[in-house]
Amino acid sequence: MSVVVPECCDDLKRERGRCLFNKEELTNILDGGPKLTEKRRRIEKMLINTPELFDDVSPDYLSHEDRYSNELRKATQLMTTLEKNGFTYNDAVTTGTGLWLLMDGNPLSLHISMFLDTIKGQSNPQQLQEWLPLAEKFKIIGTYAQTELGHGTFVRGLETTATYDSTTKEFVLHSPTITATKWWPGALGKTSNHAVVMAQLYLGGKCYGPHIFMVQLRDLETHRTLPGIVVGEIGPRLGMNSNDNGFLQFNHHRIPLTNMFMKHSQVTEDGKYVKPLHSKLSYGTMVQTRVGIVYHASRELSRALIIAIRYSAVRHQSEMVPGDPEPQILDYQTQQYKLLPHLASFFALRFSARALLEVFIGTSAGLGSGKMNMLPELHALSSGLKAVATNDAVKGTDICRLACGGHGYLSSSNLPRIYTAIAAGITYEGENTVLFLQVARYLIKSFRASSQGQTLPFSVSYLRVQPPSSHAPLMSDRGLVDALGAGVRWMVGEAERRLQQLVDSGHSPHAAWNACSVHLVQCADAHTRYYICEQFVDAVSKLGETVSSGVHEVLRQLCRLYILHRVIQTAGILLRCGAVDGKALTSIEEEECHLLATLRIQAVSIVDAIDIKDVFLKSTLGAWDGNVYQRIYEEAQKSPLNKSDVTQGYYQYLRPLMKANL
Ligand SMILES: CCCCC/C=C\C/C=C\C/C=C\C/C=C\CCCC(=O)SCCNC(=O)CCNC(=O)[C@H](O)C(C)(C)COP(=O)(O)OP(=O)(O)OC[C@H]1O[C@@H](n2cnc3c(N)ncnc32)[C@H](O)[C@@H]1OP(=O)(O)O
Ligand SMILES: Cc1cc2nc3c(=O)[nH]c(=O)nc-3n(C[C@H](O)[C@H](O)[C@H](O)COP(=O)(O)OP(=O)(O)OC[C@H]3O[C@@H](n4cnc5c(N)ncnc54)[C@H](O)[C@@H]3O)c2cc1C
Repeated sequence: MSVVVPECCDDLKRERGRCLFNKEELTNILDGGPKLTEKRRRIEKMLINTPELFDDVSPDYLSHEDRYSNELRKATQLMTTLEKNGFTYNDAVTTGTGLWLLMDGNPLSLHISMFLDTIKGQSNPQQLQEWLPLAEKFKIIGTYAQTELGHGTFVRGLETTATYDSTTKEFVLHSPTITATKWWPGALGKTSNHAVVMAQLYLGGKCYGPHIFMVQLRDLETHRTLPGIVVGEIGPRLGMNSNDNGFLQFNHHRIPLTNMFMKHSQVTEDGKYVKPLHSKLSYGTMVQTRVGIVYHASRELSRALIIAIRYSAVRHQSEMVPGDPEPQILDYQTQQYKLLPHLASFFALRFSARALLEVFIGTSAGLGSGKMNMLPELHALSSGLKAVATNDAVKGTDICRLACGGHGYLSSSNLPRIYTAIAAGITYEGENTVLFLQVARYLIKSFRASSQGQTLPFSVSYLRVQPPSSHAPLMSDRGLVDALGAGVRWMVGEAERRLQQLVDSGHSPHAAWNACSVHLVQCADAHTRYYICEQFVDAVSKLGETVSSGVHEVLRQLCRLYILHRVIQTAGILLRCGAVDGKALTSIEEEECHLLATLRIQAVSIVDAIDIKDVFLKSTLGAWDGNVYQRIYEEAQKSPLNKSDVTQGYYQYLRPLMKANL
């Protein structure tokens, strides 16, 4: 399939004619440099030239089973195409391209992410040597099986047991209750023949907590389930129904001692336990995936924004001035207010994802040499950013759908599928409220440590009792970010005060925590957003030295919008702590409206620069040419109901009803 860039409609031509910046330069910034843009485009070209990767029929028209098979067909084709052309699976993930072809629930996604990452991050050298080549070459196919019917969040509460039998040097895996059934893991139902399984380790009758085990589930020749194992698919879900999310039960199933992942903790042949350097090292795959999800959420949000912003430039509705031609709906301030702050969010998340990745790489390098001290900060940052990124992507994607009116509700807009896929991100890999509470725990600990004069890690250093000696004027970007920081400091101080007050009046610390948890979640959210603002301002000011003035101006405007919007959202707190006054807020609101109108002028060009091709957008509303109505009409013709003029349903039900004497 070759891509011919079509002529675009007059509306979009006019929009593009107003572009005052170098789009390619902005594309390079978003990709992380010109080399990465070039690499992404090479991958895209290769994928576009592989027709087997594209659907002939929308998954919506397929049966549950055909939908799964079709996605599996494309997933396997994707992997072989990448391999043959010298790319890795990771290349397709990090560029988003592979995901976009398969975001109806790619049944190999857990294999190439959490299964491989667990092998890489949790194996001892022998295990790595044995399992990695097999998994990389798809000789074994696996998933990450942790969540159970009874417990997802509370990992310490998992019920699956792995009991060591020193006489045979084996672990006996068992699901003692119905609630111990593994439930949810992607690709567990029918695709995987292996799984990394989280189970409670028992040695000599004593429980040592959750540990990870490599478990073969199916025969490698026949693909039949092995004895002692029950496995199946869990049925339809809100979205991603081409995946085979599964269930799994063990009935005293035996695996060799060497199948416990032993990089961090070990069990000796005679059943002795060797402790890890940090008790949460076995949660490493989850942390790594949270980092990936921040990127993933920003990418999905960007697809929705491209669709909604292009559509808003093509769609004309009503009269702004009586008797005048119908304006583009993007000219309505309310439409700009719906979309443009989310466009700013996308950029903010992209820069923050990059900063988080650096922290992840730094921390991982430290772990390699036994340094554990950065782990709590990485856990807090990755938890907070995963939660904010998915919350905002879900909200933003839905706003994009609403901003497209009725047509946004069409499957062919692709907005419903983007929404249902990313909506799961709020829940999977740590439910967002729960992750925020982890961040809050870190904030309160840090606040208390700082009150005792201890130095704080970089991401929370602004919490120290003495305000930072920033002299930036309030209305500058830095000044407003400092005001937001003062707001968080006040909120955390207030949370700490309330916790202490409850404890002083006789509540247990745990009861006090629960009684303050609504406020604590707000603290965590505000802290993470403060961090995002900081990263955005830093990134834009650093780029200022290297980019052309047109691109710098656009980035500056987006950053400004993000900050102004955040200040308005936090107005109540900022007024209460005295960081801003009513007069400042009024001028911030006015400036936001002004900025919306400014950004509107180049909005289409900005989303063009995100550079996602039509074949990856998969949207009747968002295509490059803006030929919206023709595309919607053509898609409707593909409905199976349109194959015949009169359907079977007419003869079976409607006609008898019409003929009945009611
Ligand atoms: C082609 C696609 C591939 C793409 C991959 C890349 C990106 C993804 C992209 C797309 C996704 C597409 C497809 C994939 C689809 C789905 C994947 C989803 C897979 C899953 O969905 S897979 C299951 C995940 N399931 C969870 O996510 C469980 C959540 N639940 C927990 O994670 C914990 O259970 C928690 C956090 C609730 C703790 O609960 P807790 O507090 O009761 O625990 P505990 O008492 O043990 O903690 C005592 C001390 O440890 C600290 N601590 C805890 N965790 C730490 C850590 N990780 N590192 C360092 N410290 C940590 C605490 O902060 C505390 O610290 P302190 O005492 O100092 O305050
Ligand atoms: C599409 C999808 C794919 C998934 N893929 C996988 C996979 O591949 N492998 C895997 O192992 N799992 C997977 N999961 C499971 C997922 O990780 C869990 O659903 C998730 O961790 C949440 O756990 P839970 O379902 O037990 O929710 P619960 O913890 O029961 O949450 C229910 C409610 O209780 C609240 N709550 C729970 N604990 C607390 C607390 N301590 N404080 C305050 N509130 C609390 C939550 O905020 C939430 O509102 C997947 C889930 C989905 C939806």
